Amino acid sequence: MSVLKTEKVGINFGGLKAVDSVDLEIGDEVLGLIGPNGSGKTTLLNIISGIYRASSGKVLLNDEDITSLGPNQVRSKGIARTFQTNRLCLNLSVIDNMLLGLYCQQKTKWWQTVFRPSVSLQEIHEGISRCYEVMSYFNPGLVSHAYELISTLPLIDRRRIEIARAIVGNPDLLLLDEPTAGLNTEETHQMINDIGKIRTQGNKMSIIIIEHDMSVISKISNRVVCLNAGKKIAEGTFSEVSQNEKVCTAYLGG
Ligand SMILES: Nc1ncnc2c1ncn2[C@@H]1O[C@H](COP(=O)(O)OP(=O)(O)OP(=O)(O)O)[C@@H](O)[C@H]1O
Repeated sequence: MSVLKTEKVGINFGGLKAVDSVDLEIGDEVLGLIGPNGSGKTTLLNIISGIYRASSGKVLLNDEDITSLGPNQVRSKGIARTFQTNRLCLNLSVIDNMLLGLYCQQKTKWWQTVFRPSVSLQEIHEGISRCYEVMSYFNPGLVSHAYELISTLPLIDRRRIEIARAIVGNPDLLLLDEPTAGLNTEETHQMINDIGKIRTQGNKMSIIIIEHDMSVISKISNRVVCLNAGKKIAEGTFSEVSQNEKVCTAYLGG
């Protein structure tokens, strides 16, 4: 059964069809989303995560139509994401940033926080335990930084924390937008290793990953979809897609 399906989904910005009638289906797997600059990859993730409303087509999560939901509602339904550029709160600690990942699932009402603080504290304690659980399998090195400010940490740890914050709420689908951007070769290797642990040691969430580094895509993805000028031009294993004529032309021009 598919976790996520897009049916002929599209969006226009003025005269530009940034995403043009894209059918996508993802099950229990890691899907690599590739394509040249400006091909519509991030825009497609923005539609799936409710940041942009599709001009046409549908987005279905576990067969439920989520096309018209906003980002918070989509997050509550079970889709979490990271962004190309850092969206962490730099002046908060690692733990505080990770707790934000549980915000959409918070059960305590505001009046309970005021009149029955023990209920609220209990939920915070459970949240902190969950953050430690995720850090421990995703990258145990993060545990020792739990109460440090994000602004004191190197780029690779900030990227790890963004991913850890996205998975702490145990989503059905995780969207990763260029998680290795700005990392050197050794750090990229470490990041591939960490991402690999999400499905082997954590919970079995489906993952869509956008990457320009084809070595990352080939190591992480079970299947690959290539976009060009907003359209899906190829789909298959990494080796099939990387040998596809339309894909080669899209990357090399012509
Ligand atoms: N809010 C917007 N308003 C107008 N045009 C937009 C908007 N968002 C994206 N675009 C345009 O849509 C097209 C697709 O952009 P998108 O960022 O999705 O590409 P991409 O494949 O993710 O590129 P990259 O690999 O460089 O990140 C581009 O031409 C971009 O300029």
